[in-house]
Amino acid sequence: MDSDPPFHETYKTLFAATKPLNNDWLAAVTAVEELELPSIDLTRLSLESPEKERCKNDIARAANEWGFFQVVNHGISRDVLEKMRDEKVKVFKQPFQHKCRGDKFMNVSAGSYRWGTPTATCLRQLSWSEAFHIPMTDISSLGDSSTFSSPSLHQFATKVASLAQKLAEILAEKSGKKSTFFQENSLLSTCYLRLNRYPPCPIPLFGLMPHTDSDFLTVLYQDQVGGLQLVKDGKWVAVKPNPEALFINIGDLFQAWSNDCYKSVQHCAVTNPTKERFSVAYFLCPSYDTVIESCSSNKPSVYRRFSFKEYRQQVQEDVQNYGYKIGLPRFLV
Ligand SMILES: O=C(O)CCC(=O)C(=O)O
Ligand SMILES: [Fe+2]
Repeated sequence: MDSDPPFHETYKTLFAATKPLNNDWLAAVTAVEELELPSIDLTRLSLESPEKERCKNDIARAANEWGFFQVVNHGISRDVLEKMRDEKVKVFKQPFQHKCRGDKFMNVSAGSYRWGTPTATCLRQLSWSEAFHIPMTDISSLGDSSTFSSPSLHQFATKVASLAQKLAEILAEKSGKKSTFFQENSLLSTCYLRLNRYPPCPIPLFGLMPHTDSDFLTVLYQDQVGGLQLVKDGKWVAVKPNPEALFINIGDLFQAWSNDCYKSVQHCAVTNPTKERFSVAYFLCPSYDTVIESCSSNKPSVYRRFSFKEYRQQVQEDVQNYGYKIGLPRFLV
């Protein structure tokens, strides 16, 4: 189909050079147990205490024990989610050449469309997916686009942004610091949405390579196909999909700010042999100048102070030099 990126053609030498079914790493990503993530009903937040406090405690516990959880009754209606999904399908169905021309095509910044892994030297380094990376500041300028019906995108982005903010504040409060830090330091121009599409893939591959998110907190909406996996107690597990829920994960910056109380865990997406899969992630990020330091006064800091700008630069440098992100271990005291 001419909307699919030319994966086979571009990576044919990698396919020829690898016998994927014999590789241990593929066995590890395909034969994993499926688990249901802790599920938190957010209607409890509008009840009186003690139920409201119990709900906040459940959120903090999940962020500490799992780094990942799902929320239901999150306030984003099925209608908003379905419209968002319809738009994603429509935009990914455009011819590949149009998607590459991203800026003219959708009124979003040049380079917002990405696919595959240009630096991959073997199949295990390849991400079998395509994505639009859309800064929140571009979302309001999508209005003129005929392809991306902006009201749905805008509606989804606004609601998901306020949910992310609310959860960040609860987590800050529960780490012992009733804080406006996230309100003051989260900046629309650095927050972004990523629309992901994972085309069917004849052999099991990563749709998205294992990684941690370099933000405060991520909100993920995924369809019913499944493919999200994460590390729990040192083992890869598959996440049971739930299209009614939004999935929340802690990013590196929150782990550092909470002095390792909340966990930014490795996760990845794996492909499906017959079905395409869609997801959309919202990344809550601070301004580049924001300094991240431990909020805890009674325990020595695990990480040294660093700015978000410094963190991003270090990640980019490591990816360039070593082919992968090192992340927080770089900033240990
Ligand atoms: O699509 C997924 O399930 C994971 C997406 C993700 O981890 C990301 O976009 O950072
Ligand atoms: Fe991620």
